[in-house]
Amino acid sequence: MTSSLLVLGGARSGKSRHAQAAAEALPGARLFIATAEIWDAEMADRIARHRADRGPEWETVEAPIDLPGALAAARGKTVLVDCLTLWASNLLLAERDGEAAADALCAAIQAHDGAIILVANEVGLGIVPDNALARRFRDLAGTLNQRVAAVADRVVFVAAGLPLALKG
Ligand SMILES: Nc1nc2c(ncn2[C@@H]2O[C@H](COP(=O)(O)OP(=O)(O)OP(=O)(O)O)[C@@H](O)[C@H]2O)c(=O)[nH]1
Repeated sequence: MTSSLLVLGGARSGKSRHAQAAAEALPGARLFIATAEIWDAEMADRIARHRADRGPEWETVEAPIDLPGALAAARGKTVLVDCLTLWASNLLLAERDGEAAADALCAAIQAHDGAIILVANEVGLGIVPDNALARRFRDLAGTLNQRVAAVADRVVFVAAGLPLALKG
């Protein structure tokens, strides 16, 4: 099955759980592509719990920068990408071109020959950040969400664990 789903939501909204359940409802090999890098013990602990929760039938790949490359290498699999917003942050800190990265990601999503589910944070709902880097991050994350939503077959927004269908 070839289909794409973008799952948006705030922190602790239940978006990752929703995305995982959507992937586990599909047959075939499953690949989790994590964009998070492990910085400290709290993060390591959280990630260990996520891995245990996913179970052994999931393969995991970590792609903090080359997400399009990781997708291209995942032919035929059901892929869960968690999450685009951390990827945006990684790109910004590595001084990569966000526009070119968004182009490459959208091309990789459209070329993928299995189901693909992507998780992203909705970060633009609060006050305008008071520093330039945070404003650039907010703008890149929002632009990326719009670009991916435009190519995704379905988009849902998760709040308090409940999905609201935005597209498809
Ligand atoms: N490096 C790495 N990161 C992982 C792995 N599994 C999960 N993650 C990361 O864990 C993060 C999601 O977990 P949380 O931070 O607990 O979720 P949240 O976004 O605050 O809350 P939800 O809205 O419930 O998803 C994502 O950024 C994933 O990339 C893994 O195996 N390796």
